[in-house]
Amino acid sequence: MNPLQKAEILIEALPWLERFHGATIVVKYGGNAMIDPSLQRAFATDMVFLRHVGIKPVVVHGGGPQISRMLKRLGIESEFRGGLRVTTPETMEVVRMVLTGQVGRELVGLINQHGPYAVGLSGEDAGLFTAVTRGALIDGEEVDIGQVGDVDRVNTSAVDDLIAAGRIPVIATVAPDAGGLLHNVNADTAASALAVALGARKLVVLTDVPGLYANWPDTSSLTSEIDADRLEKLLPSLESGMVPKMEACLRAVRGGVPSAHVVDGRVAHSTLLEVFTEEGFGTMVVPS
Ligand SMILES: Nc1ncnc2c1ncn2[C@@H]1O[C@H](COP(=O)(O)OP(=O)(O)O)[C@@H](O)[C@H]1O
Ligand SMILES: CC(=O)N[C@@H](CCC(=O)OP(=O)(O)O)C(=O)O
Repeated sequence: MNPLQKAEILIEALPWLERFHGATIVVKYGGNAMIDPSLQRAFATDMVFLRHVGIKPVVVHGGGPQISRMLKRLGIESEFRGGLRVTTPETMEVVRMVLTGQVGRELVGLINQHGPYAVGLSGEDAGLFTAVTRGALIDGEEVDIGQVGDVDRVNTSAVDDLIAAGRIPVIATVAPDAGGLLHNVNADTAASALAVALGARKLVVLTDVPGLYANWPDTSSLTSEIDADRLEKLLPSLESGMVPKMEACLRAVRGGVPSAHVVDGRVAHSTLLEVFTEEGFGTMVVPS
């Protein structure tokens, strides 16, 4: 690349730098997108890049596959209903251990190779999330799946403090209910609630598919943009992990976040591609 081309690429980013300067962007990093160390390093670089151009990234991470692997090592079966893990008290211990003690720590470490930016938190810290027990919706009926929570309340004070100090919060999604009983909150659900509570300008969800397929698994049905009303109609036909993910995007835009994006986290620097290019990347959900 000659110097002029390089300058052109930098200048191309200017309108987006102007548009998003000072904005909070919540990035949900799914466990399925954490497939290799080089991609994880690229993700960490993107977060540091955003921070240095005056955007305030907040990371909410998943870790479903990592939890399932640890459960398997311990001889415990994983069971999902409606895209949510059936969570017994024994499973809950493993969920907390893997998310806060393993996946979160690794991301914090990768980001902090660039400087003292990332601070790990969970929904338990400073009252960040208060959970309320939820079931899974199976054929229109709510089914009990144990200690699984929805986010009832968000107290953003700890996250606000970190952002104000120039840090990058990295958040694991376990949360107590009002009585202190720990719940397993799907990371898409938690990212959405946090994006709404922070008044984020975007929610970006990194996963292991190019976006939402309106007619899964027909890969010609990749949706580049969908509005909230259409998505609400489509929700009952969705399967597995896409159920909480698209429900999260819907809640985010209904809660005032201008756009929510599902992007392919297997593509290096997908967050930057989403934020800094005209055509965007993946599926964009917008208000109706
Ligand atoms: N309509 C759909 N469009 C895209 N992916 C879908 C759809 N329905 C089900 N899926 C599945 O959802 C998965 C993503 O959800 P999930 O496994 O929970 O990922 P993550 O760990 O990123 O949250 C995809 O890998 C795909 O197999
Ligand atoms: C209730 C529920 O399903 N919780 C998830 C939490 C982790 C998560 O959401 O991870 P991904 O984003 O990688 O799927 C779980 O136990 O797998």
